[in-house]
Amino acid sequence: MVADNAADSTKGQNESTDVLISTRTVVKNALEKLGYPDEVFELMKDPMRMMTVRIPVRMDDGSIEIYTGYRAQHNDAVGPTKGGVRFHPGVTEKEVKALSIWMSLKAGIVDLPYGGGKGGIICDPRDMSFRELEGLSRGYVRAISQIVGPNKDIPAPDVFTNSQIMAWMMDEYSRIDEFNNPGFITGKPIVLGGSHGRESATAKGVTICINEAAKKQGIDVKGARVVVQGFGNAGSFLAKFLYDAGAKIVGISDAYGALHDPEGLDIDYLLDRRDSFGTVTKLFNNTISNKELLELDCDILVPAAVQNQITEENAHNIKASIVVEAANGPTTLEGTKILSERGKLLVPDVLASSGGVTVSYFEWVQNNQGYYWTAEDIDEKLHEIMIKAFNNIYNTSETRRVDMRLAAYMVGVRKMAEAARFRGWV
Ligand SMILES: NC(=O)C1=CN([C@@H]2O[C@H](COP(=O)(O)OP(=O)(O)OC[C@H]3O[C@@H](n4cnc5c(N)ncnc54)[C@H](O)[C@@H]3O)[C@@H](O)[C@H]2O)C=CC1
Ligand SMILES: O=C(O)CCC(=O)C(=O)O
Repeated sequence: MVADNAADSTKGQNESTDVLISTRTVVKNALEKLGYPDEVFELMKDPMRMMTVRIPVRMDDGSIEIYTGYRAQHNDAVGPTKGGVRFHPGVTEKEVKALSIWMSLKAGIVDLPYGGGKGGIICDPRDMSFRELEGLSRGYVRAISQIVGPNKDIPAPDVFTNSQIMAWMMDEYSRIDEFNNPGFITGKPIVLGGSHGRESATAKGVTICINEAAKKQGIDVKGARVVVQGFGNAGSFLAKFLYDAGAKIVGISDAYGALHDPEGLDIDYLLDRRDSFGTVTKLFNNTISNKELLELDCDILVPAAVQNQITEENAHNIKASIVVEAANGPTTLEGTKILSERGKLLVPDVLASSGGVTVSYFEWVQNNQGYYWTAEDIDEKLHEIMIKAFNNIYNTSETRRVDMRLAAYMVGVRKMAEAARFRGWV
């Protein structure tokens, strides 16, 4: 079911691929629906703190390369800010700001005691050696060390960062702090205080949302045809979970292209062959483009790569009846509007991908108490939180007659707005 005036979240949009402008548009619409005064929007439209850093790194050939990085802290009314760090050539200041707002919304949706933060460095880790990446990771932590910490702002992995990078960052911060400080960062290797289930948490949360959405649409996940864009942390675990549940994964992709088989791809084979950056299609000749992948005939489409993939250009051609956003910002507001008008059920990023930060929260709690939980404990708690969040947002969307993105933003901003009010900020 999709609300009949589902275009609500897109009201007032003007530049559809500018993620900061589109995020602000929906935040404004959500605050208006909830009846908050303008000053609440003025507070929330930008991060409360934004740091730009320049990071010198000695490269393997002896030269020095200067990298630019960012850390955005959106709002700490509820608690310390939290969110991943991405290493990607396309990182921009605006993107990091929008990503930090999305993290605040996710924390509100799954009811964590956090505000949103996000970081990014303009670089291409695929072209860097292990030693150069370590230098960059440590340099970034030295540059932002004054504004981060286990009770201030807690980083985590995102695009092209992983548990090894979290380990270097944790080690650097612990050296600066002069004691072992695992709660500074999440997504660490288990031996350094990482949590069971963090690596697969984002995909597990997405899987739970897919199961719930499929029930609403009367689709059986067993036998359903699924397309997943992106074969990294989020996309590859997700493809595996759905493959094991009996779904037919008819398409997957990475940054270089896509694979398609209407009879279903062998996901175990592809997982064996992908590299640590989620690249696998380079090994095949008969690839299709990412654009073609998104328009394949299927029941469920999961964008799990980068932003602005479903736009006004291709939303009319999407065949899937359910679109579940594992990536941050994969659908523009114009794309959202078209999908909603076509009766597609769109489960928005701030809900669907919130399993990652949820298990990061579990990791931080375990680090703070020095007592570690089993994989079963984590699974059970994540499941309970995600089901509750999905149904809360689905029901909000039905009762308030808005699309699921606007419903998610309404749920996500409320706690932050209330906390800011009690603190006397607005
Ligand atoms: N890792 C996490 O815990 C979380 C990740 N996300 C989001 O999920 C998405 C994917 O993140 P991860 O899987 O962690 O990253 P990753 O670095 O593990 O994998 C990224 C995948 O996307 C592909 N890719 C990169 N650029 C592309 C492009 N232009 N077109 C098509 N594919 C491209 C890569 O080849 C790779 O397969 C991002 O939007 C991220 O912000 C959201 C919540 C948590
Ligand atoms: O695990 C975390 O703290 C943050 C994950 C993240 O960056 C995201 O959900 O986009």
